[in-house]
Amino acid sequence: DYKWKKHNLTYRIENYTPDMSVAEVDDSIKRALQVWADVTPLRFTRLHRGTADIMISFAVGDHQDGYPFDGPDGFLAHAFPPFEGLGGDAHFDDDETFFYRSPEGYNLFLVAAHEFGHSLGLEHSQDPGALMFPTYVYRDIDTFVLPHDDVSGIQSLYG
Ligand SMILES: CC(C)C[C@H](C(=O)NO)C(=O)N[C@@H](CC(=O)O)C(=O)NCc1ccccc1
Ligand SMILES: [Zn+2]
Repeated sequence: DYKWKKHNLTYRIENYTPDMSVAEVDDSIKRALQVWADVTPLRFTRLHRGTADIMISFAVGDHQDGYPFDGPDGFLAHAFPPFEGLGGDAHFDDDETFFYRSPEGYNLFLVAAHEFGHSLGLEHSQDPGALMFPTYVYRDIDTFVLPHDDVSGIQSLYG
């Protein structure tokens, strides 16, 4: 199991998408991390410079990590499991259009919450209701509650 050996983790938002305001991106990321903090002893602190455990960036096409993005649709984002260096980092495909609250397109909060599941060590789930199910499904973010399959998955790592 790849998992973090510490509970206090740092994150840094390295750049922004033109699709949303800075405040909307910051809030989406903060809330996506809080989804996991709510059910584990994990705590997330934001850094504005230097190297954080979870480095968050928007990129298009080949962005030098060996996993190039693929233009609109298809892959939306990827994140690396907890290991040194690239581990934990989450990259979002900026050839997608990300939204803050609208049900169309891809909701950044939902995509980020899924990616941070990977950043913390979770693989994909076969449960179609799980956040860690491989394909994106829109859910009302105002009433979003982490599905049980994801809660048991993360608590088996960090319970
Ligand atoms: C093999 C990986 C790199 C595919 C990649 C992914 O799972 N990233 O976490 C991804 O972008 N998957 C697409 C689906 C696909 O490519 O078929 C996706 O929607 N991922 C984001 C997602 C998935 C479920 C819930 C929320 C967000
Ligand atoms: Zn995934």
